Order: sequence, then C-alpha cells, then structure tokens
Amino acid sequence: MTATVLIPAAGMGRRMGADINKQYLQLAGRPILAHTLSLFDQSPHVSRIIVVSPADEIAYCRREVVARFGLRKVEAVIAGGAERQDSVRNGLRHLGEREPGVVLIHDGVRPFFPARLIPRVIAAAAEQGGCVVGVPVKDTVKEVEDGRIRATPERGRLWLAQTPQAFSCALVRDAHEQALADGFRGTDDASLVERLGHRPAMLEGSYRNIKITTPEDLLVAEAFLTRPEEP
Ligand SMILES: Nc1ccn([C@@H]2O[C@H](COP(=O)(O)OP(=O)(O)OP(=O)(O)O)[C@@H](O)[C@H]2O)c(=O)n1
Ligand SMILES: C[C@](O)(CO)[C@H](O)COP(=O)(O)O
Repeated sequence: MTATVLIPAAGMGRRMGADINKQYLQLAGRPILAHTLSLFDQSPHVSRIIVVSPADEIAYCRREVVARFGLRKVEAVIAGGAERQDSVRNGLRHLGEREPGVVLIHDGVRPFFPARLIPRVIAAAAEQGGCVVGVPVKDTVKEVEDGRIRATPERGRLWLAQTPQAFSCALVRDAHEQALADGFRGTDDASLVERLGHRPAMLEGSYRNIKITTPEDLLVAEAFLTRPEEP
C-alpha cells in the first residue's frame, strides 16, 4: 500500500530569526526542506508528495529544491495560509475528493524522521483510521497557571506528538473543515480528528525527529548528521 504525503512548509520561521526562511537553511550542503522531501521521495511506500509553501516562495521552492535535487514524486507546490492549520487545509483541499487512501502530513522542518517507519505509519493509519508518531516525555511536566503549579500529570501517560501524522484522507479532510466551521484552532492535525471522537494510534518514533525551530536546533541537527541513526 502506498500513500500521499503532504508537507506543510509555508511558515515564516520567525523563531529562527534567519535572513532566509528556515526551511532553506543549509544542512550538509542541502536545504532542510530537501532533506525532508528526500526521505519520502525515496520511499517505495510513497506515491506522490504535495508541498505547501508561502505563495511568494513557490517558484523558488520548485527551482531550488524540487528541480535541483531531482525530487520526482513532488507533484505540486501550492500556496499555504496564515497558520499551519490553514496550510494543511489548503493541501487537503488540493487533494480533494480524488484521494481515496491514506495521507501522511509531515512538517517540512523535521528532516530526521526515520524513513524505515513510513510503512508502519501507513499501515497503522489504514487499520485504525489515524496514527501519530511521538515519543514518551522524559521530563516531569507541570501545568502552570498564573505562575503557580496547578497539577503534575502522571508522566507515564504523556507523549510528545511529532509528525508524520497519518489519516484516512476523508477523515482528516472532514476534521479540518469542521474545525474551520467551528472556529477551532489546534496545534496538530490529530487534535482536530480527536475532537470528532476518534482515537488515533500513537507510534513510538525517535527523539531525533526534532522540529527545527530555533537556532540551537541547528547545532543539534549538525550533530545528528555527523552520527547518523542506525537504520
Ligand atoms: N502558516 C504556516 C505555518 C507553519 N507551517 C509549517 O508547519 C511546520 C511547523 O511549523 P513551525 O516550526 O512553527 O514553523 P514556522 O511557522 O515557520 O515557525 P515560526 O512559528 O517560528 O514562525 C513547518 O514546516 C512550517 O513551515 C505552514 O505550513 N504554514
Ligand atoms: C504538528 C507539530 O509538529 C506536532 O508537534 C506541532 O504541533 C506544530 O506546532 P507549531 O507551533 O505549528 O510549530
């Protein structure tokens, strides 16, 4: 079974504070976005890739990433929206009704997702409707209100949600459209599906699957590149 991959890469990288958008910063001679796209482009479990980009960077993305690095499965680069949720919704609308299977949604700035997990994510989404990749929390987490601790949730039940997050395409499209209609804003795609009463599976991924967000993440990324994960 193969799946479609949707890559939201339409953010502005404000927290990175670089001169160029963070997905185009170089890691080992390639833009971060090219690393991420290559993971999926090379996978036999992926049929096609849709990239969501800032509208004014579409031509640059096509030329400097897709064409330059020969990413053959990238079918389209389309315009995103104001927030990640808007960008993903644009991508899902682009896929429209013609997408019958599973769609994997993966942040353009998570270049270290282990590609060996792609078939497991797809299978879990196909069997259980949805699947989120994540890792168990290592620190103790506190709920804080007005500068004071309100609660200490039991750590054994807490996971950090990463991407990819994969779903049957019809389900996640409905979840995004319902969230828009209700004015609901979530920080990931699964939360939109959960509020419709579904319980996506959690699949243990890798602590290396970081979202490159702030400058110190680039130092960590360089370190990962010098010592690649075992396949
Ligand atoms: N309007 C947006 C905002 C974010 N994203 C994408 O969602 C992923 C995760 O977002 P984040 O790391 O927060 O990226 P930015 O929004 O670019 O960062 P910042 O909040 O610092 O500006 C990134 O691949 C980003 O490009 C997107 O497609 N559309
Ligand atoms: C989807 C996500 O990467 C899961 O961890 C994350 O929630 C995105 O958050 P952001 O604030 O839009 O970067």
